[in-house]
Amino acid sequence: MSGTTLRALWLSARAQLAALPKDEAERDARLLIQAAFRLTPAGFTANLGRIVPEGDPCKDHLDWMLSKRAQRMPVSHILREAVFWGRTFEVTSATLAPRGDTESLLAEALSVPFDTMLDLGTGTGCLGISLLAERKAAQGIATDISVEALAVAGRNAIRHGVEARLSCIQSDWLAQVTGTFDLIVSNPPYITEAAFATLAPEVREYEPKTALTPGGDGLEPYRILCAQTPAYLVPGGWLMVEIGYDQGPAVAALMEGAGLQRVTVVADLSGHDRVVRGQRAPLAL
Ligand SMILES: C[S@@+](CC[C@H](N)C(=O)[O-])C[C@H]1O[C@@H](n2cnc3c(N)ncnc32)[C@H](O)[C@@H]1O
Repeated sequence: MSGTTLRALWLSARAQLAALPKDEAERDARLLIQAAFRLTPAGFTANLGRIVPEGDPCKDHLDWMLSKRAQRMPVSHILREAVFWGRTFEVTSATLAPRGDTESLLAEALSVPFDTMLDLGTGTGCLGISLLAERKAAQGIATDISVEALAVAGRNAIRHGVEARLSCIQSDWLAQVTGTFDLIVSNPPYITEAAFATLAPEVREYEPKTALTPGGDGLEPYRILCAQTPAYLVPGGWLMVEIGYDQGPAVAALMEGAGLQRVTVVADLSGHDRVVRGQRAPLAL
């Protein structure tokens, strides 16, 4: 039987991705082989000597995935999934792939008590779903302007068993939202129009522009959220948003201007400003 080894396929895959930065080519070649042959990371190493027969459908699948990656499609869009806070979320061309950076916002949100939460601009639902998965008694609403993204969030809610506690509604920010919440989170589009043009092809060409940039100075969603969300917070409730590394002072000023208290800019693990949080004044006793 003719064939090749998995090790030879791996070397060939790295060569096919040679136009990518070297560390990305090595990482992604391995990830795609693991996905094509359904191997765990440990299984990958253990199977390097395995013979892959000519015509193996897993090899055909790998070839397809490598051709997409060589065209700069991100791995999350090829695999149609990405991991966020230890859970796997479906990703499509209608959604931003969940980012490790956004785990900083989730960590901040999990540091306050809440029974009700609102996730504005939910995308895959990674924030709202993770919040409800971590707080079994909580319930909430996830919104997006994109119905296609909401469909993905709905499927992810089922996948993670929170669908009975999460309502997914189409809304232009708060336009269709009613009620008050202990916690409001949002990772809105915040990249400036100028910076959008400089993004890597993986992001600029494959992820939805409406998920990445609101145009202009990138701050318009924060102006809307800071002006409107205080009326949707219970006394003592928190608004927490993800920001770009240089937007902390501007977003903090917007929160303070909207009357929120204890406004703080929080850095991520790399030391970059990543989250701004502010609290509606608690009821006076
Ligand atoms: C940066 S993505 C964040 C997605 C997800 N929350 C996450 O953290 O991965 C921004 C999301 O906001 C949504 N969005 C953009 N404009 C919106 C608007 N006017 N009203 C509601 N959602 C909006 C986009 O469709 C996108 O899903």
